[in-house]
Amino acid sequence: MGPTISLDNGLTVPRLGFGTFELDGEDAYRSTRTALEVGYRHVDTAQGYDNEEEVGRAIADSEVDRGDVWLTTKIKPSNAKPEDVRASSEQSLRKLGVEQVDLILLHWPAEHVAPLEATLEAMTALVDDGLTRSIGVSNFPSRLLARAYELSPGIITDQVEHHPYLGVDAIERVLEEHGGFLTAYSPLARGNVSDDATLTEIGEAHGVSAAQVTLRWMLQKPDTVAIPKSGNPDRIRTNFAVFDFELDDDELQRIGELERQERLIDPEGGPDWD
Ligand SMILES: NC(=O)C1=CN([C@@H]2O[C@H](COP(=O)(O)OP(=O)(O)OC[C@H]3O[C@@H](n4cnc5c(N)ncnc54)[C@H](OP(=O)(O)O)[C@@H]3O)[C@@H](O)[C@H]2O)C=CC1
Ligand SMILES: O=C(O)C(=O)[C@@H](O)[C@H](O)C(=O)CO
Repeated sequence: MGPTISLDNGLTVPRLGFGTFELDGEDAYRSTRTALEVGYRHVDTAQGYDNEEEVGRAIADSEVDRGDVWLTTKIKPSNAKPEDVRASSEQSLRKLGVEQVDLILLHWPAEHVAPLEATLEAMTALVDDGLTRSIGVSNFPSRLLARAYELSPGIITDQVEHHPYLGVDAIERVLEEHGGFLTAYSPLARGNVSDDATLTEIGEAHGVSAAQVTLRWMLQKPDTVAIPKSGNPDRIRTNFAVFDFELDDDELQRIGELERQERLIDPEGGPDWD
């Protein structure tokens, strides 16, 4: 399972999860099975990934108990109206073949679809009714996250893009203030970290890859979860092999200096970032 975050509400979240965006059909099934075999105990999917059935089947067919896997899905922005929050979450559970997930996120801000207050209220009811153990948001800039916390103190995380080239300090501050944690998506900058001379050089000193250095750096940050994706069995395995080396202060500083506010995921009509 690797390191975890223990929350005040009693939940324990594995800090290295498996991302499944762009894993379709049998690829999603096979890759999720591999991830569970090599030790991941946290899987991230979404209504929009169209792979909930395969991810759920992979968990059910694996040797791992459902109760030992942290399972996250995300509500599509188009399902942000209260009645759609409920209906689409029920559909997600059916597709995943589970009675409850661990975390449901609102995938993107969706105030063009429904007021934030109404969406969050409907999501909180999902916890009250046992469909999910917790709720959170995704792609919320710091000011919107602060407003979301005013409306719904039960939020446990904001899942946002974060890697060595993109810092998210303002979001981290809001999360810290409210006892939440950051979930870093695209932690490998969609594979770009592999071409990085600094990360490669640091990796050589430890006998690991630039991707492993990046994931180790994430784990040495406070209260950060990372969810790298791979469809390649070797990379699925090596991305999880990051618990038996440690970066020193000088290496951490060199990685910190790579920050250049480079955002890879910025769809048209997306949020105004910090
Ligand atoms: N909430 C949101 O809006 C978003 C959430 N996410 C979540 O975060 C997850 C991860 O983000 P994602 O955008 O997929 O990007 P990642 O940073 O995880 O990178 C994935 C890419 O890197 C490649 N890769 C994986 N491991 C290695 C390695 N060791 N060396 C070199 N290349 C590697 C993969 O290729 P290959 O498969 O061939 O290994 C793939 O092309 C998603 O799968 C999804 O679950 C992502 C984007 C937005
Ligand atoms: O992976 C996700 O969760 C996303 O939201 C992506 O679809 C993201 O929006 C993207 O890749 C846009 O190009």
